[in-house]
Amino acid sequence: MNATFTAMREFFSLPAVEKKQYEAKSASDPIKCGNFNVANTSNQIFTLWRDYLKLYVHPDFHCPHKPQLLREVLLEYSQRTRKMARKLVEAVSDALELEQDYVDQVLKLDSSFQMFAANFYPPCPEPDQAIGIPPHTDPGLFTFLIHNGVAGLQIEHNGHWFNADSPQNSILVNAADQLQILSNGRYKSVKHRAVVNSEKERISIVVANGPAGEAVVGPAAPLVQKDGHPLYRSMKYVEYVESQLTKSRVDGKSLLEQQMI
Ligand SMILES: O=C(O)CCC(=O)C(=O)O
Ligand SMILES: [Fe+2]
Repeated sequence: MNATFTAMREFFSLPAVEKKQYEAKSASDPIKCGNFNVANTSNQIFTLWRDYLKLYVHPDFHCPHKPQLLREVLLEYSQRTRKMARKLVEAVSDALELEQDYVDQVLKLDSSFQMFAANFYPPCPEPDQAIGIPPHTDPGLFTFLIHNGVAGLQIEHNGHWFNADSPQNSILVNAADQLQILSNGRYKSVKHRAVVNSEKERISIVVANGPAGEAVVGPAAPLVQKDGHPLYRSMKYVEYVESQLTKSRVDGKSLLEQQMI
């Protein structure tokens, strides 16, 4: 984890011209970085205070050439987190009383789509006027989040925002959209946001562990049988990710809400 932070810090301190080559050109670029100033999530406009780097790291591994140690560090970090995600999926299948390899096969986990994101939030002179990341849920099954010891993540529960100050050197696991869909609503995708502060820079590193891009994700058939009906529409995961990146809200509804039947 430390090596990952070091590599990311180095990346964010590269001269702007070096980073410019990775600037987002389209939502589905496998490597993209940028800094948003304003985001419009249909009914609210936010001033964003964040630099980010987003990479697709599995099944194909993409990574900037610089800094030099980034490639090696990220390969290891993504491999290890993928293993962890798979263990969690096994535990979930067990808890949902699904056949042992049901989820693995339906979601084609050998070619799971994994995204790596690093967020860099510099100190903000007016933290009340800006936000790091506006409220959202993540795509995928499980998101793993680590940070550099500076608080900022908040989680929504019953309409209130709570600080989620996970200890440094620990991995915070959030349930994500496809887990909610697959479990026919038994697991809830966690709504969260990141706030900024005026004193310290914050770095968070996020890995979104998903099904395969080609997997069609809907509520698991045995659960639908139990419940009598599916609560969500099925959709190819790659299409879900791309729609979330481009046009995530329609009539103020998140993509997950739009999938509800
Ligand atoms: O910086 C954080 O704590 C949250 C980041 C996040 O939610 C994301 O990258 O999806
Ligand atoms: Fe997130």
